Amino acid sequence: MTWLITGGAGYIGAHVARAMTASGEGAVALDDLSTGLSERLPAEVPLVRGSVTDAGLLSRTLAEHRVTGVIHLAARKQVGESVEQPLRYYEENVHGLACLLRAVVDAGVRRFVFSSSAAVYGMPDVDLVTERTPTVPMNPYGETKLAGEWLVRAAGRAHGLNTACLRYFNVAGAAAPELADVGVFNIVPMFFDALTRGEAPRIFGDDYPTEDGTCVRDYIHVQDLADAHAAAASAMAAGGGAADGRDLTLDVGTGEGVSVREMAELVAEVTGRHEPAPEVGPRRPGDPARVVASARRIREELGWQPRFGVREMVATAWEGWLLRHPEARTAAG
Ligand SMILES: O=c1ccn([C@@H]2O[C@H](COP(=O)(O)OP(=O)(O)O[C@H]3O[C@H](CO)[C@@H](O)[C@H](O)[C@H]3O)[C@@H](O)[C@H]2O)c(=O)[nH]1
Repeated sequence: MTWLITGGAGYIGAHVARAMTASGEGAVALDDLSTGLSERLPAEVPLVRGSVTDAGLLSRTLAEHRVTGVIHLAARKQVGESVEQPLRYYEENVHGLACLLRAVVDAGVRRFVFSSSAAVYGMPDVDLVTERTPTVPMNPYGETKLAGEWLVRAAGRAHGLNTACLRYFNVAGAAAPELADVGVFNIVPMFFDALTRGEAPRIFGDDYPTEDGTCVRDYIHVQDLADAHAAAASAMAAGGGAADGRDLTLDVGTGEGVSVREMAELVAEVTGRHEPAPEVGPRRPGDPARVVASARRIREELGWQPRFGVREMVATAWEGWLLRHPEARTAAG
């Protein structure tokens, strides 16, 4: 099979491209390089530069590369930005998806994997989230992911596509330093950034109803997440190619909750930088206290389980950080 990976030059997309080729599948990446980096792609994965809204480019790419399945990751993903620019988020994440699905249906491609997010759950009121937990997104980013799932499933039912919606929990780490996330939008790179500047990492609130008062998340190594895509793809292929509109909606997490304070301690240990100590500031608006997956269904459906723990996530992310921020090496002693 050959899989088209949209957003394939992105942080997660490039890991998915590697995981797909490692599992023996053919892959081609489509990326507009607005945030992606072409050098992240393995040599055997060709890059088509362009947008999922370019119908001509899509139909040529699907035909020329004899694409038999699509993994759609190309999207905007910053919660705060989505609040400020909702139109842009709906255009890129929902309209972009509709354009891609149109091309996929027209080309007769039968398998579609959609990159969704735990953001579809908003502020879940349960200890462990399952796929049956109510989906109540609380920002435009999460809304576009939920609307995207609806669109994917509806297109699947109407046009006989086999679909999978993978709801990613908090992604961290890197399979290799050069594949690390270059954005400073999430806790691990934000803590690295503070320490590199000699500033205290900020803990956004310690008055949550959790064990140590700080927010708890389910962190998943990007390599494990990428392997989950390969497992979903092979499960879809093993369906015998019977295009029956079947959908697999799965949470991709580990089932382990890690608090912000625990993460701060781990970052200090891994980087060797215990000073300045983290400082507790006010809550960040919109942060749920606890979002942890049960991760039971994905084990049952795909036989997939995470291989890496949170320490490996921080350690591999730090290797990637040092590659791009050599000054941090001295700062960390
Ligand atoms: O400097 C920092 C950065 C973060 N946090 C806290 O760390 C936790 C994790 O924050 P962050 O890494 O920003 O992730 P989330 O806000 O949980 O959101 C991520 O995970 C979601 C899925 O669970 C995705 O939908 C989002 O796109 C993705 O950014 C939160 O409690 C934050 O309040 C701090 O205390 N200090």
